[in-house]
Amino acid sequence: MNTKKLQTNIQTLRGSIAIPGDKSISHRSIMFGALAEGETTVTNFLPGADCLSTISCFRQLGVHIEQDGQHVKIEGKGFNGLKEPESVLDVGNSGTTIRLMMGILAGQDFSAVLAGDESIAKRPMTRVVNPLRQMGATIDGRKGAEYTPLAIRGGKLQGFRYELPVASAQVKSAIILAGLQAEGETIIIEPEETRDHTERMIQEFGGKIEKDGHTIKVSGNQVFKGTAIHVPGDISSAAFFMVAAAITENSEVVLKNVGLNSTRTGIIEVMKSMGADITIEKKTSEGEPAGDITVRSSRLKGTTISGDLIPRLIDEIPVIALLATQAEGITTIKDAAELKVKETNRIDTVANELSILGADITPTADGLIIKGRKALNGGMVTSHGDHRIGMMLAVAALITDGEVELADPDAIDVSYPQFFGHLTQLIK
Ligand SMILES: O=C(O)C1=C[C@@H](OP(=O)(O)O)[C@@H](O)[C@H](O)C1
Ligand SMILES: C=C(OP(=O)(O)O)C(=O)O
Repeated sequence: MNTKKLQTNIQTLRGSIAIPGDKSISHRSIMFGALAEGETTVTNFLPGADCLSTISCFRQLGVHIEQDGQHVKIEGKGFNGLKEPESVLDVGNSGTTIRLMMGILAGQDFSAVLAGDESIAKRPMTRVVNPLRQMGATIDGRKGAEYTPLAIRGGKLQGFRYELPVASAQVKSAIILAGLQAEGETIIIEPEETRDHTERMIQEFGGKIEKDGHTIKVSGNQVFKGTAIHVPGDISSAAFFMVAAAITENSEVVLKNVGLNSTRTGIIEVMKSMGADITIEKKTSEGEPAGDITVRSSRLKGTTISGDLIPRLIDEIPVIALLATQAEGITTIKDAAELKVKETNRIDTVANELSILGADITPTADGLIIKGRKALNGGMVTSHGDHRIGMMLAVAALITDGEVELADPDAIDVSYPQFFGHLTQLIK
């Protein structure tokens, strides 16, 4: 396996980075572009491996897509223009791709098989399969369709009312995408608010969706019109440099054009409550809100992270755990059992890898307990094939006393291919 010697013993980070496009919004721009009629152009698209998997799935469904780095042009086919794929749709490492594709394929009158890598094969799918079956789709797979490969035969769907058992934007979005192809109205109730990029994008494509508190209503038989989408920077990617600036000395980092949708900004609230020096300059824009985030070296204290905050920072928890190792006192993260079903079991991988570097961190059934402040040491660590674990460890290495070698650093390409280049650019 490939390994990489990480840059360690770094005093200071300074400078400014244009954060690459948001992964969640990039996936959705391709999906809605394909389902709309006419041309859609996407700028600041994230050319990470996950979003490229979404593009290749739609090409297999007969959609013409031109992609050149961050620019994408999609010739939309409408809901009725997709064709049966000739081979297995490969979602790679991407949970968002497989779960949202299921919602789309549920309404299509043909058969398709979806599969991905080893990590995808371990992630739960009945959370999407069950509601789609209730709507009328036929789905089969290993262990009652809990695991890939999944075979789906779409058909006539019926709108329904569904209370989500887990707070998941992927499950919500899959049902919305099926609801857009169903007879009548689909009503979805979320236990907690999750990222609302699907809902916003429906409106950008000229469609209708209603939201009242945690209740979402959507009807079938809508026609979407191709449009121009500009993807803001991904706050989940910015998070690594926010933490890096806070835990190093004499640092000041400006992260440009970062998405500030309030369903995603939990990390800003948590860092501020821990005492981090953060300033936000909002930019007025149509569509998704965005702005520049400046973070400086900070004196930090522990905190508790739980409840409805969790879905608003779920992917940032690995790097927040690192931040907590540098905060005075105890940080408790709870209500975050969803971490166990990400690319890896992130409760275990975060606790194991940070322990190797000398952190005082204990995994619990639904989170982590971290005691700070603890100086970190060098060691041999691994991403476990999980991009967010790899980037968190590269940020941890900045403050270790001793060498850190990271196994499987290439996993980072899933969401942030320019990560190491940007890190090197900031190191002074
Ligand atoms: O809808 C999305 O784009 C995502 C939703 C979240 O997953 P869940 O829906 O499983 O919580 C998140 O962890 C993932 O990175 C992206
Ligand atoms: C969980 C993630 O993505 P996905 O579910 O799309 O694989 C992530 O990016 O951290």
